[in-house]
Amino acid sequence: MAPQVTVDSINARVIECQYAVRGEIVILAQKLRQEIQAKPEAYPFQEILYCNIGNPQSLGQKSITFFREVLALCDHPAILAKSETQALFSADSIERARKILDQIPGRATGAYSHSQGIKGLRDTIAAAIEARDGFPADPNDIFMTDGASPAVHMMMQLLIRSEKDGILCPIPQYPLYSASIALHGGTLVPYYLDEATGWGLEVSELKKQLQEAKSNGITVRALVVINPGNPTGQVLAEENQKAIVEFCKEEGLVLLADEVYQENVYVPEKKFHSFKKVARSMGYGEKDIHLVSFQSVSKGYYGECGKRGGYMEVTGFGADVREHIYKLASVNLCSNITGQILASLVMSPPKVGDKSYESYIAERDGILSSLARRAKTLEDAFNKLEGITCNKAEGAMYLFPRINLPKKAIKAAEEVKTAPDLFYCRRLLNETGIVFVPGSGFGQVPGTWHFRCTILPQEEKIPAIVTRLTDFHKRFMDEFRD
Ligand SMILES: Cc1ncc(COP(=O)(O)O)c(CN[C@@H]2CONC2=O)c1O
Repeated sequence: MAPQVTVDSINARVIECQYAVRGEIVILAQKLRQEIQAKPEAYPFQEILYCNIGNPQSLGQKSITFFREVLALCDHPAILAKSETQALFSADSIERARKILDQIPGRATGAYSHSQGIKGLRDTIAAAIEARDGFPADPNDIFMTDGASPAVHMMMQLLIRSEKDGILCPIPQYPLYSASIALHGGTLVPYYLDEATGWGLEVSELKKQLQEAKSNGITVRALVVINPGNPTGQVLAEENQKAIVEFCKEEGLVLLADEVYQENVYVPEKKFHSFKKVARSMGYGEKDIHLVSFQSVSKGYYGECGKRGGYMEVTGFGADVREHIYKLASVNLCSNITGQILASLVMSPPKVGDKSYESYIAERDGILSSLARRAKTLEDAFNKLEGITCNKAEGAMYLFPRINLPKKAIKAAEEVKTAPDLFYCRRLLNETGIVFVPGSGFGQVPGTWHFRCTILPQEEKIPAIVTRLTDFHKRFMDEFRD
């Protein structure tokens, strides 16, 4: 029999799905890295500078000591019985590990847990949400997942019945959303963030897109908001959030609040407010709005992407719907226990007076202040380049500069059947080793071109990135200037 599985015979939705963060430009970078290793003398640079993915620890960021001590002790409880442990681990790490192990059936991190996650850890997370927001949180509303990604997939799986169901998504958006909507056979209904107002989210734009979708026979089920924004880095003003909550309530839309960057706010004039807090402060409770809030251990100051931890807080759904969400979670049995423990730790870190508090705060603030400096340095560098404008990164981990490409460059891109921003990023990669993701991978106003750069390379590497980029950009513009 000839091979039966061909591209023509696999699920068309898989073919339609795109995920640029690890797409073409990154695959090229990996090939280039191998070529450099094989023939270093053939290249003007020896190192690929990955600025494509929000993966802090792959670029040298250290993990948080207290979190790792607790994880180590939980994963190998025999250490707790050893006399030397007292000298190697802080007293509060030992105490926290013992408390967590007592919450795990069989005190075994190798066992399956409840499909929503270990109850005691959900108690901790719910208490932390209450302390953060000042409003009650129910541990039974928490579904712990292997990062925020599977939680997003679960909600898309629940809400999308056919291509007639639409999900309102920001443009530019983090392509998990467009990919998940495609995989589940739904329709992405775009709403454009306004670059001129620092990526503002106007409710008038939401209403316009909702009406247009309805006129095309699309039933819009939910609204995705990413706050702080990826790739755009804006932090929503509380008044804006109130208008968004009102819109979702009025239109009966599920509010999918992606808050994985809630700890990443760099500007003093902005503060993170959860959509749960905003909705409750407006007097809207369980019966008024469907709200799902996503959190992850991959971002913040912890950057524990590889540990795959996170949760969604699911509120406002009836018990009958909740049963089906639980059933979806149970199909995957449970999320990994390390990720669950870590999710409870990032939501409930050392407090004032705890033995580890001083060292924890020093690590946390050291990372966040460095991220803020890197964001500013790169933003300033981009704004000095000919034809490039870059909004401030108020939060998150990215900058998303706009590049006004000369017509000659756009023509050259068309001649090689490449999107102009990918053309620029490919030339940048081949000439400098710097990996940006083209704006096409996130969506942008037609006719505008952007690229996304993370603020994650360690501070000592930033000057080299700025120098290589600046020199390249000048050569590129000299070659293609109209
Ligand atoms: C807005 C947003 N939501 C969810 C996720 C998924 O996170 P986890 O599944 O790891 O919890 C990411 C990851 N950020 C991607 C990954 O790195 N760069 C990005 O843009 C994200 O940026």
